[in-house]
Amino acid sequence: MIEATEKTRNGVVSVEEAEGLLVSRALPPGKEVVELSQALGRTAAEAYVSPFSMPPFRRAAMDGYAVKTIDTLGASPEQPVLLFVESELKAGQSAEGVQGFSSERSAVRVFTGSPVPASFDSIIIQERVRRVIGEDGIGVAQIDRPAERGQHIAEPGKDIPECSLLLKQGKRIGPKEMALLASFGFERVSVHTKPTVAVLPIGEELVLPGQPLLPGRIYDSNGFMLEASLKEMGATVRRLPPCADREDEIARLIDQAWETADLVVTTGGVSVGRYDYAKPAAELAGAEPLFTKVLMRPGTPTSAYARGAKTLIALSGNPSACFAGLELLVKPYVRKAYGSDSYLNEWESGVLEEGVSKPCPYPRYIRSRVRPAGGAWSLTPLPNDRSGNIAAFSGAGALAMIPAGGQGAAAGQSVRWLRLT
Ligand SMILES: Nc1nc2c(c(=O)[nH]1)N[C@H]1C(S)=C(S)[C@@H](COP(=O)(O)OP(=O)(O)OC[C@H]3O[C@@H](n4cnc5c(N)ncnc54)[C@H](O)[C@@H]3O)O[C@H]1N2
Ligand code: MOO
Repeated sequence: MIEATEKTRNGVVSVEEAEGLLVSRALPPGKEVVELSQALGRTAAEAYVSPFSMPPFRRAAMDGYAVKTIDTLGASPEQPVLLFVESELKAGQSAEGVQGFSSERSAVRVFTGSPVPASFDSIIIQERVRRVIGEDGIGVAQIDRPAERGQHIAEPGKDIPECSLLLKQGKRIGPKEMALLASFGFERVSVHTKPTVAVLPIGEELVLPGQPLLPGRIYDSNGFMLEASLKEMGATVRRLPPCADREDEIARLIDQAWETADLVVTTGGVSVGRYDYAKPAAELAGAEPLFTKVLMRPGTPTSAYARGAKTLIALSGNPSACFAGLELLVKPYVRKAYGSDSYLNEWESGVLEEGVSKPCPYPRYIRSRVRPAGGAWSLTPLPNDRSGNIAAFSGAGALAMIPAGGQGAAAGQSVRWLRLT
């Protein structure tokens, strides 16, 4: 199964090793064809190339008059040039078959988006043209200065030439990508299938919103956070109701969840207490450990198990540890399973604006504000960022990594950080 390194032999891995082990287990996604409007948030299952040039025809970029520059040479307020405006081309009309270009000094009334007939090589905006006679722009136009060749004309392919790469395979389709595909008339899009993930909160103390909060109970927040985050990524998520601390019941639920989901994410019950059953339940469900401890804080007890092609990630119940596990380990797996071309976490570097004084036996991941300052990223750790606390969730734009081995980090120290979306 997994290739044992010195560290993984006893189940202990670094965050990077855990990330690598998990993404290596994400199954290659399938393909399906969906209507363009349904493709939002999905991953392109094939590369898309422009089937024609954009714009597809010579197009006016301003409202005005299409002219031949040669006719306007020497035009000045003292010696204006008069052009016969015999035709009009609206946006949506075809330039073919437009009559009235026989005159030596002729112009065509055009509008933004109108086609421009081949014999005209410049547009003079209407604000610069005085109509001498005629209604609705048709008649004679007085030009007071020479036109510049090519001005306000978008040539075919000027924006996107034919056969240009529009989308790489694996690119997430957002509103900008939708615009690109729609511009070329793609009615249906081939996208990768969505991974299905089951979320199982574990803990006797957990109740759902709507249920009374009896003494000693708390509402399940991790289940909702995991569900929301994974749905936002595009996965199909089944959040199960909180499960009591019973090994056989947890094992049964994991086994059942694997019938429809390749990945099960549990939260809670993963530590060393008497009622922490996530790990033994995974083994009871027939799974083998991938790792049982990650060198990270919070979230040290985070574990992962495998049964055939099925994977279980057991996150800590402490909300901030659950959050760190989600960002650092669950998301890369889901991105890969979703067919994304960039699934590993992308770390940036920045400078701590304030120091952190917490012992760091392992790398510590702290929620921080991030802002650009003097050409670099500046990170301000949020106050009250303890493992069991949720206060620092809102407002955190980054997860900053304080390296292991010290008592924290000083203001001004450079650190790696991960953008939170
Ligand atoms: N003797 C030791 N105790 C603990 C150790 C240790 O090494 N030795 N490790 C600590 C660390 S580090 C962590 S992290 C936690 C991990 O505990 P679990 O993952 O087993 O989580 P629980 O005990 O089930 O819950 C912890 C905490 O979080 C609350 N919780 C649980 N689920 C949810 C949820 N779905 N929504 C909101 N809050 C939840 C739970 O009520 C607890 O307060 O263990 C330390 N202990
Ligand atoms: O490492 Mo525990 O993960 O929250 O403090």
